[in-house]
Amino acid sequence: MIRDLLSASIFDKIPQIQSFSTRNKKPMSIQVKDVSKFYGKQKALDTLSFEISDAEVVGFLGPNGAGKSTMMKIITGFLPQSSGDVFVNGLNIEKHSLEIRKQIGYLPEHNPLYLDLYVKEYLEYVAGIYKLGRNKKKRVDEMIELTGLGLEQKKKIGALSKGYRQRVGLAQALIHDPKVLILDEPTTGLDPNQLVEVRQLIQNIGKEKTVMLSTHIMQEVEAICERVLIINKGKLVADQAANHIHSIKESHVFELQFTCPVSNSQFQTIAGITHVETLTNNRYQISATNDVREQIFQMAVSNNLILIEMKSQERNLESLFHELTR
Ligand SMILES: Nc1ncnc2c1ncn2[C@@H]1O[C@H](COP(=O)(O)OP(=O)(O)OP(=O)(O)O)[C@@H](O)[C@H]1O
Repeated sequence: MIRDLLSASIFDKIPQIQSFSTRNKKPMSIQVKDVSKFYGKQKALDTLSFEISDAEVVGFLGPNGAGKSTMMKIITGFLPQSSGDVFVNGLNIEKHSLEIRKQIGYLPEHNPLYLDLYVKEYLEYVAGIYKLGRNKKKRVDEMIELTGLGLEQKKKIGALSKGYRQRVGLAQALIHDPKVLILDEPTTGLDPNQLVEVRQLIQNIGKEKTVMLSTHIMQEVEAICERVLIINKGKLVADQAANHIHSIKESHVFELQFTCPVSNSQFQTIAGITHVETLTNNRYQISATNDVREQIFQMAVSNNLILIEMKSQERNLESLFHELTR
């Protein structure tokens, strides 16, 4: 599974939050202040704080069990926090839970659809819950159109593919025209074609609405999000612009082995090197903005260093996250 690529071990090494904020004078859609959540004795969220402004599209990342779904359930009012405060469009979630539910569209990780209902019947049922009244039928038709469910609308939900069930989930999340959308792993299990279509759909939605989406897929973040929040063990460990992730992903990584130690100042003579990590046995992992292999050889020669191995490394999710959060 793609999600397992993000092993928890790499997150254990994460030192500190790197602050990034797109916050300007825009009003805040979501404010999370010092939120903790305990399941029995287990702490799932640990004094977590962040803010998401109006019409921002934010990726919510972290390894399995980091607390993403828990945080999303709290924001949507499905689960109470143990301590701390959550505000959605300025309203306190504890005091205005019903009002907030009208303003939020939520696609849970395990989308609880009624498999025996027909697509249209189900969406009309959801529209009824939101008391859409005379607008009900029109709104259902609009959602079917928006999510590309036209050909499937007369089928039972149980007969739909995973991708189309996700679309029904998105349609129910959007039917009451909420200002804020919380999407918990919206593209899990989709095939490559469905992935592209559902991402495109979320991107379009994000032009007008605040979207917070959890995912384990970096390409998704790049494709859809402006900003990324990363949590590990219930704590915020990074808050970055998505294009920062892209520039890291585009960088080059090499693993080198010399016969003796090389100092940081020797590496620093090479333009383009952004990070040097010392491994064991005179091995080094370096990150650079460009292909610096030739310069490394020249540096070794001019310093009388013997380079015995140089490997170009694939930029995988783990190294990317490591760099992002170091
Ligand atoms: N209802 C529950 N009862 C007890 N523990 C729970 C419950 N729900 C979640 N947890 C625990 O809280 C922690 C955070 O879980 P959560 O589902 O929020 O993580 P996640 O980041 O969404 O993980 P994943 O990426 O695997 O979906 C985990 O250790 C999980 O086992």
